[in-house]
Amino acid sequence: MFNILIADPLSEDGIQPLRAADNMNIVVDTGLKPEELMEKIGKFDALLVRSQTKVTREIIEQASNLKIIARAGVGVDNIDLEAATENGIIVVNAPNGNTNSAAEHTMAMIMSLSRNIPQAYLSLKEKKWDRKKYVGVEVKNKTLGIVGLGRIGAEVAYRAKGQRMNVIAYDPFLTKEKADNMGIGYGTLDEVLEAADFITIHTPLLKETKHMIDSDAFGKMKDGVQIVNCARGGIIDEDALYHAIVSGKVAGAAMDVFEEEPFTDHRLLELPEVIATPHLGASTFEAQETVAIDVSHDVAGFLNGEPVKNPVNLPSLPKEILNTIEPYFNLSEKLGEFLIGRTEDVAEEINISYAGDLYDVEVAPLSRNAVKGFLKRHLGDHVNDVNALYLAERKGISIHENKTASTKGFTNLISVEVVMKSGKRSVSGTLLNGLGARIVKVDGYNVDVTPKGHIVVINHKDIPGVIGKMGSLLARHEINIATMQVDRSDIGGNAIMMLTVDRHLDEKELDTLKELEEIYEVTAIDL
Ligand SMILES: NC(=O)c1ccc[n+]([C@@H]2O[C@H](COP(=O)([O-])OP(=O)(O)OC[C@H]3O[C@@H](n4cnc5c(N)ncnc54)[C@H](O)[C@@H]3O)[C@@H](O)[C@H]2O)c1
Ligand SMILES: O=C(O)CC[C@@H](O)C(=O)O
Repeated sequence: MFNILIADPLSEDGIQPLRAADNMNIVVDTGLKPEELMEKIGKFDALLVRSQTKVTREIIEQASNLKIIARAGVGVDNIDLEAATENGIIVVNAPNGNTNSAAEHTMAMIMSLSRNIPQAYLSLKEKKWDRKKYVGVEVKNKTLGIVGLGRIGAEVAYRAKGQRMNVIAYDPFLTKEKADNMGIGYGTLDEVLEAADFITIHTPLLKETKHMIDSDAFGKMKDGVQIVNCARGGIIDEDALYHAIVSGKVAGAAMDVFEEEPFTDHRLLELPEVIATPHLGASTFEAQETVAIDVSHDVAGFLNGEPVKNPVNLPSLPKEILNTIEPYFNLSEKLGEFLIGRTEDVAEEINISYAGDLYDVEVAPLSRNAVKGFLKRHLGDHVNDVNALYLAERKGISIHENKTASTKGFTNLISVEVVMKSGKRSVSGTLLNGLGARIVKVDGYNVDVTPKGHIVVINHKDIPGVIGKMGSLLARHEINIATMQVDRSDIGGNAIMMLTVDRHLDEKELDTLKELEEIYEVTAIDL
């Protein structure tokens, strides 16, 4: 018998696949405090949650029998994925089941904002018949800016078009062709922020998206803009939002998600311009049934030895494959991570080549790892070895792998190239015997850098004095250079400088480097 713990309220109809299996003992015990869950978790083989239960490292480390954690929904930010993976526990989610509900909730928020429906309702409940105060605006012919055009963002776009809104979106994987096919406009983040009358956010909460909508972003928006967040708390900086409303810049905000949940006692809730729901985006009978069915199938199947449909992480690989390729895992992922940092346009193709010792090795897991490294900056931690290629395909990126026995001067070499409309970028790395991983080529230039920490790549003209100017500028910002590499195409031609520095460089510091006339391009990459 397998012991299954359902720790958040799930649809009873949705868990029928689990009840139908004859080897599952199901315990529904919701609202447990962390210490209670920690005490009980030891005897369970599977844990099913929504967003309330925080599955922390402390809990996972007490879960000596746990084999699978299922998240009945999309966001897995309430689960410590690293701890689950380290402990060989697979995490699954239900990425598609609540898309419609979240998109419908977003539209309800937009309509409520535009017509002041919650405020007018509250006033009427207080027995006031105020028809002047709650005059709204039509959404027809207004511009809706969508930040994050994934599953939910795209559904919102289609619905907004039905309301005759003009839609413009930004997503790092959105191409002009795709936007044209959907009948919407596309632009950079700034262009979307500048053009929109209403803005709705549909990205995951990642390092990249945390406080993406801050005071700078509000400054770029139209006066009187209205903003909706049904994605994740923390993408909008709540303090910045408060000030933007009080200053009159933002006319209204609709929030379903918050930096700290439950969110019941916050100055934003005091503002009449703010309407809010308690994380209800996925709370429909249909969505709850579908997500519960999806995760129940995965849990029952997995415990009975079948593959899962929606893995978020992946426990260990078979030992024989692992032993040969494990040393290259980190390198391949770092090459992908490095490359996305230099990919300034939409990626269309990724080519991964292996040379030397890697010629007769099973390299598919390394390619998945490289693609994972490339995608995770924008797609977050739910990209893993299993779904990386699928997600790349969904984003319209084709992946090619090739091998050559020739050593190309290194006993082993992994090269990753990205092809964009505007050109190509590439990076190669090797494992040096006894010295660990090295990046040895960037766009064909020879370098020698450990793929770790803060790297600054500078494309510049090969003339005397550039290195000195760069050193002085960094010193002015109190940035210590740890290592420096330079290579060039020919004397006086194009050159590359690779620095490792002791801390992250922010946008303003990068801009001061870009101001030097000998510099063509500067990118800072944190690995
Ligand atoms: N309120 C709710 O109850 C509820 C319900 C479901 C989902 N969600 C949340 O909604 C969000 C979207 O879910 P989804 O299923 O559409 O996810 P998705 O993965 O299909 O789409 C997310 C999109 O965001 C894009 N993105 C990543 N970084 C970006 C950036 N810096 N700028 C612009 N776009 C960026 C990605 O490329 C991707 O296309 C998630 O945060 C999810 O957790 C909330
Ligand atoms: O479980 C819920 O109701 C929230 C789900 C939602 O935030 C998600 O990310 O899927």
